[in-house]
Amino acid sequence: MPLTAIAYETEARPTNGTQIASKQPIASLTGVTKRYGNALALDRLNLSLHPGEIVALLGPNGAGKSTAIKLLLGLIAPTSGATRVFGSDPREAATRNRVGAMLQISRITEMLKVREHLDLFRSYYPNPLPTADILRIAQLQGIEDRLFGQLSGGQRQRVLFALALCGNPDLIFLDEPTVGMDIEARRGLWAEIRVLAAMGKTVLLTTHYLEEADALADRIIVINKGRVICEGTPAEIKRNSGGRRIRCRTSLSSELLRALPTVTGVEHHGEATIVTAVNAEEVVREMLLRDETLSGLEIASPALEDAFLALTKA
Ligand SMILES: Nc1ncnc2c1ncn2[C@@H]1O[C@H](COP(=O)(O)OP(=O)(O)OP(=O)(O)O)[C@@H](O)[C@H]1O
Repeated sequence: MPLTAIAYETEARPTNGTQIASKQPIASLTGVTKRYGNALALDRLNLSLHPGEIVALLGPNGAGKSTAIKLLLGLIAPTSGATRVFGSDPREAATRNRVGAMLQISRITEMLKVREHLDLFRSYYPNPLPTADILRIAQLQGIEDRLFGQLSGGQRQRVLFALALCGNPDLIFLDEPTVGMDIEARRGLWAEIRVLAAMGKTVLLTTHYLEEADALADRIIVINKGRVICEGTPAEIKRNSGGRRIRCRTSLSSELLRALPTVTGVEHHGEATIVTAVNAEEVVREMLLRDETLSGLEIASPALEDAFLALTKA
């Protein structure tokens, strides 16, 4: 069966965070180590996915993201540790019928029309999603009778996305789904992924676009060198990675600013001083008490990109 032809029948589920937290995971890696020869790809990794959530797996090149997805798809076996999907081994046929995947390595023939590809993939499953629904969710109306080989890069990505939905899966893996797409096409696919979540499906996506994780994910798992280094909502990840930035003009010395509670960094850019602090409000209060001339005050949350770089630079 092609890699993308893995899927399942669904029922609506809540996406509320509290309800997610109280549910049993539907997929998990527990203490999983994966070695390729001497290369350690995953190092005692723990990861779990709960019903109805969109989870983004972030990490630099070689962090182990694709390896984690391949393990959850049952395409490779762990060196040690446990992999469970819907309570079973991911290689079992019944489990594979409940999962859909869009992988970087997906290849399909250029000589079939979009509709023919969908018909073929739908035929692999006992309860496929109706073709009209797939065309609507993946925004393929109008190009369903074109040959795959005649489509643009962005349209091809949407067809591969559509193929992952054919079996009406409850759990969907998207490995770099928007790679190579321009920002408008990327935003289009984000909207389509949100439709899936609204239908109650669980989505695990890997991405290098931090904006994508920020825009889409209920939860982000950052991995580096095969280990989870941080996990939380996009807001939590930004908050926990060194705090917010205070930009102002001040006569206070760097030494004094560094000594204020929760300050994690002080930089100077021309006339501006940038103070990074976990508790920005407290630091601003202290600064105003000490410097009557303080002006040009701005407080900003760090971009996810800053948080990511801070977390993975070690
Ligand atoms: N088939 C393989 N044989 C040998 N080493 C491998 C194999 N697949 C992956 N690796 C190694 O395992 C580590 C994790 O690779 P993996 O592809 O899971 O990372 P990734 O986070 O998906 O990276 P990228 O963002 O570049 O796609 C890397 O060091 C990689 O070189």
